[in-house]
Amino acid sequence: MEIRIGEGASDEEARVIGSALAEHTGTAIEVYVGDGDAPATTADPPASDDRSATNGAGGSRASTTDGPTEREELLREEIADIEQGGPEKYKDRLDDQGKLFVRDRLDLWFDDGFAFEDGKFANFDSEDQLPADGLLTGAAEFEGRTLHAMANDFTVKAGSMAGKGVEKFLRMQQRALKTGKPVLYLMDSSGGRIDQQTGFFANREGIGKYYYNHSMLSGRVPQICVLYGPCIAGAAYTPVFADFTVMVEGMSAMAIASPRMVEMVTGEEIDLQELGGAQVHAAESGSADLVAEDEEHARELVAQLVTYLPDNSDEKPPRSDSRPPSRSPAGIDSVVPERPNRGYDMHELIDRVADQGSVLELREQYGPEIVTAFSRIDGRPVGIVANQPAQRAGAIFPDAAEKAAEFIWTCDAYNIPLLYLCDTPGFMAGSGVEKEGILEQGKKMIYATSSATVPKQCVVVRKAYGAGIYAMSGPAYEPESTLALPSGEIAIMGPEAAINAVYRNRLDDIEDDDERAAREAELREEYREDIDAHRMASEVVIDDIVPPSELREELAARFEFYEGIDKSLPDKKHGTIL
Ligand SMILES: CCC(=O)SCCNC(=O)CCNC(=O)[C@H](O)C(C)(C)COP(=O)(O)OP(=O)(O)OC[C@H]1O[C@@H](n2cnc3c(N)ncnc32)[C@H](O)[C@@H]1OP(=O)(O)O
Repeated sequence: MEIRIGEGASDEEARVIGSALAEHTGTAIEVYVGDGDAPATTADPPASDDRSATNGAGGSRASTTDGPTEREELLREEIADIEQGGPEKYKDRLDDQGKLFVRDRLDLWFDDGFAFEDGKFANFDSEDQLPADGLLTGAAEFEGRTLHAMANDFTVKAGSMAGKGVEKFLRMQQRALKTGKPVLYLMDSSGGRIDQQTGFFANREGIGKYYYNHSMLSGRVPQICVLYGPCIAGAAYTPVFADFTVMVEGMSAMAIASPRMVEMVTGEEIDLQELGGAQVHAAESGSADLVAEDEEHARELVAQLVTYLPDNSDEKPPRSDSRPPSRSPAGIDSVVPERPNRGYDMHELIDRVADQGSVLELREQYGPEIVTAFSRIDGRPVGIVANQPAQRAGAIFPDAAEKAAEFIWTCDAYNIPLLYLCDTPGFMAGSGVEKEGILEQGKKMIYATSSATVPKQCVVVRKAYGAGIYAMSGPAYEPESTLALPSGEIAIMGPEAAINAVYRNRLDDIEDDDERAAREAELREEYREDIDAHRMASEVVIDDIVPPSELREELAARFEFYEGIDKSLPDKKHGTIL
């Protein structure tokens, strides 16, 4: 390198400047003075052995090497120790139970563990031998997305959570609020650490803050929870606060209290699976959205789940390539029976409308008379709410109404448009469902439908009786369209019930049985003419009657057209319905 210094500089000054620059830059320097043609001096960089001399500021310079220093090697050993987790005997127990050690689980999820980890050295200085405080947090790449993730280490005091672990969990949640990225919770925890409760149980920044943060994140970023073992007490709320919960059959369990505690309090002797295993929460409490066969299957389910979800509530859900449905749309009309009371499986219709392989049903066993499923139509994620005539004749029971309300609410939060496929005799009637709160739960479904601002399409597949048409986003619920198949009917109630309600006395006055039956049939037929799709279209109650084989194309076009539509709600703090 050449440099030129001012006229009048002495050779000694040129030499000092040259050698300082040569040492600093590591290259040879030719120093010219004034306009001179020949260099006044040439300075070579010091040989690498000499470079520990002094730097420009007079301080000492560390010797450099391309290999790891002792200091780094020591750090790596410390990290390797921490990554061993808790005592070997607990790892052997995991093996016996067919469960993965937490860091092997992270490798399964993210190829090579976290992209980066926070708080790995938690408890490093403590005598307690509780590596990372039994709770791992970090950031990860998953299926082409980046997200926050945590995982309990069951080898450390049964994954119980105390001071440092709680702090790590809270930090991760708070960071997710800033980054707007989804959060994945891989839970395997006996709850709060009972023998170290000071400092995390009731503090402002203690375990109670988890659920405050879950509430703040709810509807902002998707929260997905997978359960790998017991999740007791304080640990059991994370799965229920999450938007989506996956349980592994025979392995996961969640309960507000452990079997030991239950026995102490109530005298009931029960094992963990019976108390809160996957079947309990999938079929009876409704807290599990998906049930996996094993750890790998749980990952596969979440991999599918994220394909429908945006990173946060400001973003659109990701669009995929369009795929033809798995079954021909030409068969739709033949799926729907002529007689309104005949059962059929609504999945047969969904498979003819949705892109092949795109349907993921949530809470399948709970309230099965309504199907709630993510799917794609022409590559666009869509949430399907469909009555299921194969279950309880498609009548809406309280548990199904509550399930549908939460699904609609979740789709709306994450900008996923809604498709309602309506074939219901309405909400179930009777003393049993009154006691179970049919009005309360039905209200929630109607409220969720009313306040969802994503594009909504309602298709009256066959019957839409009673308040069923309200819950299923009928014309009064501001859907972008209400369509019907030719088999569709909309009525205040079904023909049998209506004729029974209005004509019972007059029919009873007819003494001849045949004559009475014929008159009753005639009245029903007249009634049905008044409620059928053509009458509804003629009165412009509905927007159109669609040839069944064109339903998929029609829906694709309508969802495309209404994408991003602005449907603001009245200005208020929030509704009072929960
Ligand atoms: C916020 C409020 C809360 O969350 S209060 C916490 C309520 N949680 C509980 O009552 C659960 C207590 N634990 C249990 O019932 C069992 O450990 C469960 C979770 C069923 C697991 O049983 P199992 O797989 O047989 O493990 P284990 O009992 O042998 O435990 C292994 C070691 O971990 C310890 N441990 C367990 N739970 C906690 C806990 N919550 N706090 C502190 N330590 C816990 C056990 O004492 C046991 O330790 P060690 O092997 O005896 O040294």
